[in-house]
Amino acid sequence: MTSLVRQPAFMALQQLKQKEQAISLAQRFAAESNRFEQFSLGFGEQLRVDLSRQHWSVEVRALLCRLAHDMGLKTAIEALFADNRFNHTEGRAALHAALRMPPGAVLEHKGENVVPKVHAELARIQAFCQQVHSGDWRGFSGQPIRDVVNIGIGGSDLGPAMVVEALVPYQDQGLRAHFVSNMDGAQLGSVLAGLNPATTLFVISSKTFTTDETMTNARAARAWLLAACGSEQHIARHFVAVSTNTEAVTAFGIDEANMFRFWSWVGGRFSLWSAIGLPIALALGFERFQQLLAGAHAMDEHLRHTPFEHNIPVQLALLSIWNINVLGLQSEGVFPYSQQLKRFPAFLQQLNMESNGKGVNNAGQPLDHATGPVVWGEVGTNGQHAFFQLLHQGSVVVPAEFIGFARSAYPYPEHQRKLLANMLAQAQAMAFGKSREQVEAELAAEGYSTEAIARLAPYKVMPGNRPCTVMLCDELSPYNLGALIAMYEHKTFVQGVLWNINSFDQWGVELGKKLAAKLIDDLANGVTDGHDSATNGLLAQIKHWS
Ligand SMILES: O=P(O)(O)OC[C@H]1O[C@](O)(CO)[C@@H](O)[C@@H]1O
Repeated sequence: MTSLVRQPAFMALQQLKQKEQAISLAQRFAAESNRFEQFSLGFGEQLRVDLSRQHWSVEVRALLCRLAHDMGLKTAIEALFADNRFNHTEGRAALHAALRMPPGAVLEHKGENVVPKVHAELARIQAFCQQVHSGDWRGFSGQPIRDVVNIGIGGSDLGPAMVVEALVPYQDQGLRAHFVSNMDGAQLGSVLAGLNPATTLFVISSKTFTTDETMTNARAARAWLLAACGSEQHIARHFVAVSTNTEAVTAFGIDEANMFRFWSWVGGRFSLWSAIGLPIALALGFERFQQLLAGAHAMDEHLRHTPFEHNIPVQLALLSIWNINVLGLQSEGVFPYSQQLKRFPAFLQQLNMESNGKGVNNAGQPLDHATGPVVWGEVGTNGQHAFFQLLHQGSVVVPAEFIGFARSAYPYPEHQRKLLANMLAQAQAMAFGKSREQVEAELAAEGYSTEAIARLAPYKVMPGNRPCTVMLCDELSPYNLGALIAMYEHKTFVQGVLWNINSFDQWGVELGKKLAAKLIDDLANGVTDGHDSATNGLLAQIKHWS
């Protein structure tokens, strides 16, 4: 596959760069009265994505779509819904779309339709939820379960944790969900401190069931439970596992009957739709989990059947390619104007940065272009009072994505109006700023002297012309959230296709794990040599202070 940067459409885009940059967003809006209609995309009656405040034109968009065609995107999208070898460095397929397909659908992997397997596991999850919700599933003292603690990390934590928090208003099953991921015992300790062992269920979530953070936390949780119940025989009522590794699950002491399965063709960061979503189904009810899956499936269909020009994930990915590879903007800020989406930026960081933070192409050759951007963010309006200063006047231009919801589940109409107004205002300020003339006129109207105006004006000018996208949903429902997450999954996938990289492996995280294993031994044995001098020095300092 010829590199993106050597494609004729890409070269044509580079030729356009100067011309496009010379036109400000304000000028574009002045010249194009239908710019919003031209550059905003709809997904059913639920979602509108406004891409009008980006530094692009119809000509740029057409070239980006041509680039996508030339890079084989159509074929790659079809392959996402069929047996594929996208994750060739791990010898695995990427079939997460099968997890949200309806019962009658077919997706064959190695000659077997995987959809019935998916639904068989969903049925087990449903039955388990029913037992827990009805109170039939009881702990060692005969009491029903009240708290569920998911122990997992990365893809076995971020997705479920984000969804459960995002859908708090739907948590009506009488269960409280908690998430423990960190190797820092402070997290496990603070969660356990508020719990009653007799009414607590642990879900040990790990695709591999070897991840050190998860196993360390799981062993500590097991000891905590055992100290309270006094007998191994009660463990089965308090521990279930979600994994692909039956052997390791049973070796840990969890009965196979209490294990929920998923498969090697589900990447960790794409796994919340599988049994990894068990805490979601427990906290929100199985039907809400199904609605989440339905929303994601609808976005799958949108990706598959919508022409590139109107295809939301495709357009988001192409726009990021334009921003990153042509305009040189290597960071993306995500700002949900929803407290419920507090964990969404962290979820997107794993999804996009673990997928697309790559340095070699699918042939193992060093890349001759940039790949994944630095993804970061915070909920609005909090971010406004922290780092938005840099977005508006700093020397780094960060394309921003604002996510908002027309309706709130909470009975505070004034808050909701002000929240949305702030989101719209930030997008306006980023795109259109405030000119020197406007600043001077304002200061004059406030009675400042000519000298003071000249002195203060430069500080108050807002350059504007900074790109941003607004995603507006009607409400934060399970269905819409499913669609929104799948939209970002597909954006990530499409970027990877155009960059010709493997978005489904993560070899870059391995070295640190190996080095840590040696250092864990050294810390246990008080060893302070055998490493580089900085590490040796720090080991000695730790020994001194421990
Ligand atoms: O589910 P597991 O196997 O415990 O892995 C957790 C996470 O660790 C990673 O492998 C990275 O270390 C992620 O890709 C994954 O989501």
